[in-house]
Amino acid sequence: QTGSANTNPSDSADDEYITNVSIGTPAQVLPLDFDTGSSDLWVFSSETPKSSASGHVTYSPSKSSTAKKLSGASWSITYGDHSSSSGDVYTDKVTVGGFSVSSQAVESATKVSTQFVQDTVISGLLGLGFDVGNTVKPRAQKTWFSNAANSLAQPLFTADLKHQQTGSYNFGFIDTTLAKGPIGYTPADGSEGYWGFTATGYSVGGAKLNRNSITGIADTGTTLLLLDDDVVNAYYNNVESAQYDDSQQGVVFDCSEDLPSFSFGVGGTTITIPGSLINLTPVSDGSSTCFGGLQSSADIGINIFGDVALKAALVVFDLGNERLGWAQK
Ligand SMILES: N[C@H]1[C@H](O)[C@@H](Sc2ccccc2)[C@@H]2OC[C@H]1O2
Repeated sequence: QTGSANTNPSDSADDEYITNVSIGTPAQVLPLDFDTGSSDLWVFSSETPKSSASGHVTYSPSKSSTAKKLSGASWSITYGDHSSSSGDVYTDKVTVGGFSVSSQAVESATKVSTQFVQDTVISGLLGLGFDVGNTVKPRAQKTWFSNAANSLAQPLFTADLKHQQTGSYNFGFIDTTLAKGPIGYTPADGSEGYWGFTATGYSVGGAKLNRNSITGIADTGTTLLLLDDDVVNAYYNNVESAQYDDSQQGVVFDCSEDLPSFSFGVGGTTITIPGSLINLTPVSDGSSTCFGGLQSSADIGINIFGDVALKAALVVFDLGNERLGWAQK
C-alpha cells in the first residue's frame, strides 16, 4: 500500500507548505503543515477558544463517529521559533493521500500562540519526525507515518517541495521520475526526534566542494536554509549589495542581484540550490530589497536544511534504514 498527497506553498515566499488531511467519520478535511522537524499531529478544534480559532478550519471530535477521547492524555509543544500550542487528545481515523490510519492520536488544541492564531491558512501540524519527539503525556503517541509504516509497501516517505508550484509527499514508494540525479543516501540520526544528517562539504557558485562537513536536520517545517556564520559569510561575500538588516533580522540584498548557487555534498552526490531559490522575497510588497533564503543558524544552535534547500531536491525519509536520501531535481 502507498499514499500520495499534493502539497502547496502557502504564499508567494513559499513560507510553508499546506497539505490536506482527512480526519474522522464523515471526513473533516483540514489543511496541515507537514513537519519533519516535530512529532505531534495537532489541530485547531471545537475546543480551541473561539477568538483564537477565528478564520481557521477546525476539527470537531463530537461530529466524528470514530473519534474517541484518549482519557487523561495531554500535550504541550514549543517550536524552534518560540511558537507553542497545547491541549488534550483524541484518537480517530486519519487519511493522508488516500492511506488511512484507523486509530491516530489527534491532538486537539485548547491553547495556541499568536503565530498560529495569525496563520489562518493552516489548521495545525502533522509531525513527520521520530516518535521520541512526541509530547503527549503520560504516554507518548506515534506519528501518523510511524503508525502507517508497517502497512506501507516500504517504510519511507519522500518530500518533493517546489517553488510556487504544487509538490508532493509520497508514502511507501519513491517516484524517481521526480528527480534528475541519483539518490545519495546518508545515515539519519533520529535520537533527538529530528531527521539529523551530515553533509560532507559545500561550495558557492559551482566551485569544487570543500571538505567542511555540515551537521544539521532536514526540516520541511522551516522556511529557510540556516547554517553557520562562516558558511553564510562565504556565500554573501559573493553578493555585492548583501548586508545584515537589523529590522529584518537577516541578510538582505538588491532584488536585481544575480545570486550564486549553493551546493552541498551528501551521500556521495551533490545537491545544488540555484541562486534563484536563495532570493526568497522582497522585504515588503514592491520593495527592491530582497530577503535571503540562506541565513545564520547561530542563534538556534542547530543547522536547518529547511524548504529553501529541500526545494532543490527529492528527499527520501527512510525510516526502515534510518537514512536520508537526496537527489537533485
Ligand atoms: N519545524 C518548524 C516548525 O514546523 C514551525 S511551527 C510553526 C509556527 C508558526 C507557524 C507555522 C508553523 C517552527 O518554525 C521552525 C520549526 O518550528
